[in-house]
Amino acid sequence: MKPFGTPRTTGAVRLMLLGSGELGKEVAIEAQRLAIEVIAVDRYANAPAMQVAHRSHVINMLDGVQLRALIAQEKPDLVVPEIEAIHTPTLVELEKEGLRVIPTARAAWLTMDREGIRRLAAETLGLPTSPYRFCDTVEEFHAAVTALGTPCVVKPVMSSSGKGQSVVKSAADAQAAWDYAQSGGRAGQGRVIVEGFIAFDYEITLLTVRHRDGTSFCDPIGHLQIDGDYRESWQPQPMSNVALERAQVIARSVTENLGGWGVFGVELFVKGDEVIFSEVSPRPHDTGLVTLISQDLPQFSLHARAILGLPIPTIRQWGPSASCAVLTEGDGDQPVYHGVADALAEPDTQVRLFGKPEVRGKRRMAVTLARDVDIASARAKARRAAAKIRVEV
Ligand SMILES: Nc1ncnc2c1ncn2[C@@H]1O[C@H](COP(=O)(O)OP(=O)(O)OP(=O)(O)O)[C@@H](O)[C@H]1O
Ligand SMILES: NCC(=O)N[C@@H]1O[C@H](COP(=O)([O-])[O-])[C@@H](O)[C@H]1O
Ligand SMILES: [Mg+2]
Repeated sequence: MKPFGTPRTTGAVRLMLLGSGELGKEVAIEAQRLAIEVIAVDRYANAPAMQVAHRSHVINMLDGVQLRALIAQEKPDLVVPEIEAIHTPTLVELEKEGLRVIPTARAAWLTMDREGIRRLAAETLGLPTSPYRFCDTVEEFHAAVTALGTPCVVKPVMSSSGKGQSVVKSAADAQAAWDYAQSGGRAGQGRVIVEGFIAFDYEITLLTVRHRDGTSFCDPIGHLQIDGDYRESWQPQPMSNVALERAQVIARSVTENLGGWGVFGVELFVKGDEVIFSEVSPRPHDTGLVTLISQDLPQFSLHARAILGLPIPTIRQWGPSASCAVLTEGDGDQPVYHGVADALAEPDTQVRLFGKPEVRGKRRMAVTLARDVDIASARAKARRAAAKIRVEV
């Protein structure tokens, strides 16, 4: 990496975020602290990371022509994908022409589509996963539900935060799950994955950092998901030594294959000592928001350090910590946050208000963070704080 220049001068190190939500906002803040010039891109104006960037652009990132034109115009030193819904084949081409994509264009390409990463993990790397089938038509879909049995989980191949995802509890739910997957994905209609349901004891995100000096693991993060979307996370999740070791072996295997530098959120299901790979984000993870209070170097600082080729000699965990997502539902612009003072009344509590400019339906708008003597108390404190915040739309 060239020496860090001054933003808005020719010597600046320029970082382009593709996706500018709450996770990108924290990455942008970390980059700003290192005098990196930050260019935030998303499909809508005034996205969270745009509010803390040097410049921003609104484009359709699923359009390869628009994406190529913007990268040619801005000439970033680093392109940092923040969401899945990007025209990643264009990133693969541009990487061949010398562009640096974080962690690699292939990682962004394989993980934008559930099929790419699932086939790599299960078929190439031989990692344990749920049984699965991919389907393009409603006939294939009904055959897959019959073959895998119920309950099973249906997801558009291109979606995140549970969009378009549902659990088929009995054959009677199948048609509704298909219809929801067709309307709820981030990139319109199309292919779905049907997965056998894993009755896990708990699930974790193992934040794995690939950096210039090797691979580091954060303490495991436990989390609670509702409708496929994260609601609470906590760290450290207690695990047996055997399960933790297996989790690290799986995380190392998949991140080594994807390559490059940066933070990866490796999602795993745990049942006894058995560990099952679910998916991986080649970027900071929503459940990793807890690290804003639980670690000296939160996942966002780790990502910034790793991608800029800086050392990560140690990661300190501060003890039982939790996060709780603040969701709102409605239809409106200029959301207003009430109750923030009440939310911060207890010691060892923090909030992040994302500043998203509009709400259409359900949207995550903020997160509360808490530390306490044990995980149960930290979770309860984060939930109490979240309950104090009301987002008016
Ligand atoms: N096969 C499965 N068996 C049991 N639970 C599952 C299965 N697949 C998904 N889930 C549950 O749904 C959650 C969301 O699934 P997944 O991570 O695949 O969706 P996503 O849309 O990619 O979410 P995100 O973008 O937030 O990671 C999981 O964390 C888990 O709680
Ligand atoms: N599970 C992935 C995830 O949490 N991604 C985060 O949510 C944003 C989209 O939010 P939006 O849907 O409210 O625009 C993304 O930009 C990213 O920060
Ligand atoms: Mg997930």
